[in-house]
Amino acid sequence: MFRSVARSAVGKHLLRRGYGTVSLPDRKVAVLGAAGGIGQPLALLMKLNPLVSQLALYDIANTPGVAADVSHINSRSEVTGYVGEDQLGQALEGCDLVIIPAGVPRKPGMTRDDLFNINAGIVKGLCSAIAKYCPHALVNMISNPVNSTVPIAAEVFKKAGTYDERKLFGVTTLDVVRAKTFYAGKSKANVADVNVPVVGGHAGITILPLFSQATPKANLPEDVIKALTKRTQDGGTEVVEAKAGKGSATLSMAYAGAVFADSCLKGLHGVPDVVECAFVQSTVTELPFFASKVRLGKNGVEEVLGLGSLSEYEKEGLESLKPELKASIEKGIKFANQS
Ligand SMILES: NC(=O)C1=CN([C@@H]2O[C@H](COP(=O)(O)OP(=O)(O)OC[C@H]3O[C@@H](n4cnc5c(N)ncnc54)[C@H](O)[C@@H]3O)[C@@H](O)[C@H]2O)C=CC1
Ligand SMILES: O=C([O-])CC(=O)C(=O)O
Repeated sequence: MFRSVARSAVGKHLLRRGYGTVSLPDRKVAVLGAAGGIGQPLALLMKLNPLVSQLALYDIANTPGVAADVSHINSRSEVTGYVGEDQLGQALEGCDLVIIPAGVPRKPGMTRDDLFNINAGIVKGLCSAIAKYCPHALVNMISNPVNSTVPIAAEVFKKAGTYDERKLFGVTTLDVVRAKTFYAGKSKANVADVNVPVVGGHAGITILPLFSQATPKANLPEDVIKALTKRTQDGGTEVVEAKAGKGSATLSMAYAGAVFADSCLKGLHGVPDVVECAFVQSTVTELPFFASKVRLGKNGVEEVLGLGSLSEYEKEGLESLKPELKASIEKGIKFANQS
């Protein structure tokens, strides 16, 4: 373990952030896979978050440089880097929130499910350590295929006797980020005012943006809605192809991951009415996990919100996504229980 401390002049509990003096609790956040394409910019963004007091950066290689670099930023948190499995326990001990962008990304021609063979084992190992060292932490799962890695995490936690369904999240915020950007482009709305729920899962047709509920209302024609839906579903592939073998979305994902983590921290802090879409244990459909809007609170998920009214096109999309999502969930559960 190595520690680089660059504390700002900011006091431990008091920060002045333009909106008055607020009292902030101590919160430890870990990023697992912190030296990766997502991990590095995500570490940067979490270092900028005033709700974080300790930032633990873990990877199997290259964490010392990332941690030393990020630690020089004059924001509140103390940054510590951890490298290799021997140091994973120390990275996790006392964590309130663990963010997992560890694992391999896609190359052109691959589906997210093609990552299963490598990433399932990585996620399983990391979640076993979470169960041991910080069983009460919120877990933000970024590693793909999210439709399977979240069920794997749930099974690992169940086996360890630590599972709390309110604390496990598949991060689908990038789908919402994309849907907002693409919708704003077509509707000419100010992107900062746009809201679009995205439900289902996080792969291809399992990503179901609900443009009928998008605000501000724009009354876009059906063919435009269909094109927006397809672009949102294929957003990850668009980036994979543009990067031409050099990985998948990292910067937009780090942004999305930081937005979602910030909402989780706000919920823990007792900020009211924090709502985000996320892939969670659910009874919204007959599937055991499903992405929909969730209200976040002091214990993680406070309420899983329903789907609201859907257009005919969205109803069809919902029925079409269920078999694939069900199979991906079952694949994850089976993997966790057989190995
Ligand atoms: N949920 C979402 O919306 C998105 C998910 N992803 C997924 O995020 C994952 C990471 O993507 P990138 O950062 O681009 O990949 P990357 O290859 O750049 O970084 C992954 C990092 O994980 C580390 N790692 C590997 N095994 C590990 C272990 N056992 N413990 C800790 N760290 C380990 C590697 O050393 C590497 O630094 C991929 O599975 C990708 O598909 C990517 C974009 C969006
Ligand atoms: O497409 C990928 O492989 C990475 C990802 O999940 C996304 O960008 O949504």
